[in-house]
Amino acid sequence: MIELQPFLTRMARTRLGAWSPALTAASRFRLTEDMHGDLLRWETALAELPNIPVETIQLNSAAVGCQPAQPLAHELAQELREALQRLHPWRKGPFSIHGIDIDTEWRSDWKWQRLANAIAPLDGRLVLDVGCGNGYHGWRMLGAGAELVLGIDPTLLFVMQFLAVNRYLRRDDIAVLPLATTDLPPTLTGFDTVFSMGMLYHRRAPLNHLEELRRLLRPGGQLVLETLVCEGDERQVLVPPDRYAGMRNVWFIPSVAALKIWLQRCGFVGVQVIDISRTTVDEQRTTEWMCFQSLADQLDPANAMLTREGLPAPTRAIVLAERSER
Ligand SMILES: Nc1ncnc2c1ncn2[C@@H]1O[C@H](C[S@+](CC[C@H]([NH3+])C(=O)[O-])CC(=O)[O-])[C@@H](O)[C@H]1O
Repeated sequence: MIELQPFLTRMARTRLGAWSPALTAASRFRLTEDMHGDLLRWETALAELPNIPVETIQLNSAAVGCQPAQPLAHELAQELREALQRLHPWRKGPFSIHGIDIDTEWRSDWKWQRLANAIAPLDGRLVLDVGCGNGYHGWRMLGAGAELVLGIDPTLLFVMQFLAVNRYLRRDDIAVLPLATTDLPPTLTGFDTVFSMGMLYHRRAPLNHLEELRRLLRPGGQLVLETLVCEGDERQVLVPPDRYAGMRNVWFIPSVAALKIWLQRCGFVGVQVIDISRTTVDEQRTTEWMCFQSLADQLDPANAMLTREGLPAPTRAIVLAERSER
């Protein structure tokens, strides 16, 4: 079963402590309520991870992970690789666990590089990462000095991948809880930094999501928002008529100018765009650890500037903003 206690005990010692029991209850409810058909298989994969003493852990290199004191014997390395492969598809990373390099669908380290030097330093901060996937960026946040990182993601497989990595890194100052933003206690607040990356366009009511994020921050706290954007002025918002790059659940893709207005309307100040990048097929691609289709399969074969549906190909912006003091 998923062990939540070490993190929640640690959280109980911070100013967020009052919400620790409610988060425990919400996570347990989700785990029993949503008993995923594959959960048993994933738990078996976790249980089959071999015991290997850790010599060093790496949080500040592109590949998050750990190294053993000596290179693993061939059979042990094979055992580890096979247990990790049972948690396929690995979307966010890369990770390197005792010499096994998990080459994930996304080079999530590229996104981290784009924002790491622009955000308010994370030293001593209480951080929330909503829609955190398997927690890759959370590890980088700890590496950057965060005091505590709470990641939430309702996709149980990603929670299991986090637990596989933490089986070796053994930290109690980071967690990925199996929660959606709507499962969070409505009074929860006080984070110094909240990350919402790759989430906004999946929400049918994006302004409600921005309101949620504002509420979760302490006054003056920083939002780090990463989302798909379209070209155009403040009146431009793309609403895909059906799928977008193969995804059924993409609802609103604002222009950067419209996004700034959304943020201001939702009580954020100091809105600052720190990056705009087109997502390339080098950043998101099929690998041995994610063998399904990826971005290249969703672009127009005759024009890489368009998706298969004839919409502008994915471009993402990273925006910083502060919760106003009101
Ligand atoms: N209501 C919800 N509440 C919380 N999480 C959700 C919800 N709905 C979906 N998710 C989760 O949000 C994540 C979106 S991926 C971004 C990962 C990471 N942040 C990244 O920036 O690489 C998108 C992308 O691939 O960019 C998935 O893990 C979902 O399970």
